[in-house]
Amino acid sequence: MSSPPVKPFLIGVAGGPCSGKSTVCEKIVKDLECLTDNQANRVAVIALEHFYRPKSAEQRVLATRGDWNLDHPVAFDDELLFTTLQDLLNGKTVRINRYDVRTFSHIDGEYENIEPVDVIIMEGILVFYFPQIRDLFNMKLFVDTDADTRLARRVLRDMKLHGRNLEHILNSYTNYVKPAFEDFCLPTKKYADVIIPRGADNSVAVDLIVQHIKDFLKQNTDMAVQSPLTQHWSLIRYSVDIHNSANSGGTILQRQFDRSDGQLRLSLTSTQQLFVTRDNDIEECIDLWPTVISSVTGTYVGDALLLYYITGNRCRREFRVQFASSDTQKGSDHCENCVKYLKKLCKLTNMNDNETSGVEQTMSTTIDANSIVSTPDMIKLLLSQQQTIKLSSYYYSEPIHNENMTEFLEKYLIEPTFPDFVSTVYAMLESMAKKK
Ligand SMILES: Nc1ncnc2c1ncn2[C@@H]1O[C@H](COP(=O)(O)OP(=O)(O)O)[C@@H](O)[C@H]1O
Ligand SMILES: O=c1ccn([C@@H]2O[C@H](COP(=O)(O)O)[C@@H](O)[C@H]2O)c(=O)[nH]1
Repeated sequence: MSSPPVKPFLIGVAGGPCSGKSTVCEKIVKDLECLTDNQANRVAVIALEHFYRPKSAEQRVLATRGDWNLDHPVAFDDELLFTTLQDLLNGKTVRINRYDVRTFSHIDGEYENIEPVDVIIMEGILVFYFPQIRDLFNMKLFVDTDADTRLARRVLRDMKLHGRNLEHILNSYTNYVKPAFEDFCLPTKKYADVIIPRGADNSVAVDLIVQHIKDFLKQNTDMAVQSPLTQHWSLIRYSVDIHNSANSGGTILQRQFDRSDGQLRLSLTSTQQLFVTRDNDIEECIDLWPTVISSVTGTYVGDALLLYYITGNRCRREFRVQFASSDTQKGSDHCENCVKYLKKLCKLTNMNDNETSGVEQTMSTTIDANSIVSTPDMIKLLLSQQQTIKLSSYYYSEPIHNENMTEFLEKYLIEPTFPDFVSTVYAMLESMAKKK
């Protein structure tokens, strides 16, 4: 999954209700769509309405009657909005619960996932009201449309789209919408970098803004080309063992095991370095330059990848990563995609392949092959419980003794860890049982 290498550009679009904020945003995205390299895909628009605080049943009844203030700052969960924007700015995928204006509430179980993008446009009546949110924006736009036009549009919109009657609309407008606009929204106009009179009709203003975004995207693309970090994959797990000798039989000096909280990534740079990063911290960095190609080998299965290499002090370092799934692709698809790149730089075999291309052969150039067993053999040994084996070629490196075998299977393999491996074990078990 590729994602933006530099911080996204965050644009805020404020303005009174029905001033034309969403129409301006639509126009910006549409104009970007005309661009050759589909830059519109790199823009996400988020509406403030999804950040309403949940209402009680009683409050919803009042809102239905037009007797609840939906335009006051307290109606919004500004903390949630702040953390959501911060997460997006930090390159994280966010999940937004959809709000339905017709029912005055969020839709149960309906979420929109927003993946990291280059440009985020946040639109809503009060997006510049909260200082800490306001400070996040790189560019602030205020759509300025006169009150009569806004009211006329609101009447039409609320009657047609939201099924409201005129009395409801005018009641809420007089009691809440108009005063709140004057008290909380209009005073934020002064924070805007660009004021857009007449909204989307103002093609000069919209063109200028689109041009600004284009320039930003181009700069971003150029930086991505120059940037060493060119390919990224999200991980859900990372673990590493360091052995005291290049030989796989060495004892473990250090073990680190890490489940992701959504910030773990594998990055492959155009300078052929492989990084595991958490936030901005580097957990692992391997040079995959052609000159050192023979020193890195590995294997993969399903959504898991295991790489081995010898460190400068002749220690053997083996690390495993498990790829996260995204909305469109499973973890195993991401793993396959990553393997496609890595195979150009190091020796990788599919763990499910037959023994001749198995782990032991892959590793024979650098590591004593005698102490490594191929996966099928390992499973056979594991299941037949003939001897104590060391699962160093797989996920855990503890020697497994016969008496602990069942416990090991239950504890580690039955956990949905490395699903393909688990299913392989099950398949083996079944076929062995049938043979018996
Ligand atoms: N420039 C415009 N000319 C005519 N109608 C417009 C214009 N901009 C918006 N509208 C209409 O006004 C209503 C509210 O517009 P919208 O963009 O949703 O405003 P906001 O997001 O500020 O509430 C919609 O029905 C939209 O079609
Ligand atoms: O459930 C709801 C929530 C909000 N509103 C009204 O919407 C406008 C703000 O949305 P815009 O898209 O910026 O116009 C605000 O005036 C709320 O009163 C609603 O009617 N129902």
